[in-house]
Amino acid sequence: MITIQQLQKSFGDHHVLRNIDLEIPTGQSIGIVGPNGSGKTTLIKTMLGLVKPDSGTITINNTVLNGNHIYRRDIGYMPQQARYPENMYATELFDFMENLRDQPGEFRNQLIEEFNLYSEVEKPLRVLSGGNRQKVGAVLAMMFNPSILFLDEPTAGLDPRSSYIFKERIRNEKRAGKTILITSHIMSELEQLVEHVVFILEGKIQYYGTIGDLLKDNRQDHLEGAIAQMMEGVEL
Ligand SMILES: Nc1ncnc2c1ncn2[C@@H]1O[C@H](COP(=O)(O)OP(=O)(O)OP(=O)(O)O)[C@@H](O)[C@H]1O
Repeated sequence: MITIQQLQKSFGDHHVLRNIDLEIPTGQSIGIVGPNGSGKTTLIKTMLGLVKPDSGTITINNTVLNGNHIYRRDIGYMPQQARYPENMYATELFDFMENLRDQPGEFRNQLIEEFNLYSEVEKPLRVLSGGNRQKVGAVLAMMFNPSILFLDEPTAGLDPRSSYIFKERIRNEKRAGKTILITSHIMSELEQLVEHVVFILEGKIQYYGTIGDLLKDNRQDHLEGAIAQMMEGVEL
């Protein structure tokens, strides 16, 4: 269970998150949607302890976030744009993470096989294509079998086959009971992956509920139309 209460965050005089209250039950998969700059990544980063909120509390699996990062062992995070030690090979990076955690990545080889990354992991990270860098990020996020996944625009830059494989993987993680948060601007993709959405506009949660209810409320057949309508505040 993830519980967020009265979360506030400003960067200078830019109030990015405003009184965010959110309760995400264990095993729920949620799409976080909203316009560019609405605070989606900032919200994820506060849950990871990478951005310090100005006020409010976050509780993840009964741990109140207070600067101790041990709870993060159970979270797999795939950032929008991963920054790596560029001269390292991916395989060295995976070894490094295993040594740091003193834990073998139980899904490491399976993920490398699924993403067909065998030859790529033997190259320095700086020479990898954008899509292959994404796949390395996916391996890092999931290799330790965490119970929570934060995926920030995970399929951006993936070719159709890789994107399909990745979505299959996410569906498997869901079936395994993981709690999954995905930000994406591809609404059709979210329809395939999640039942619930959080819609953020100007740092406030405007909607949290099922996609089905959102479509009904907005008299739309697809998430894209419903979200576009909510962004505009007018019926399309
Ligand atoms: N470290 C920072 N310092 C200053 N401003 C920041 C910082 N991080 C984020 N912001 C600002 O906070 C706002 C929200 O950014 P955020 O990345 O959370 O948006 P987003 O909803 O994820 O956007 P996108 O859909 O474009 O990825 C933006 O205006 C951004 O410029």
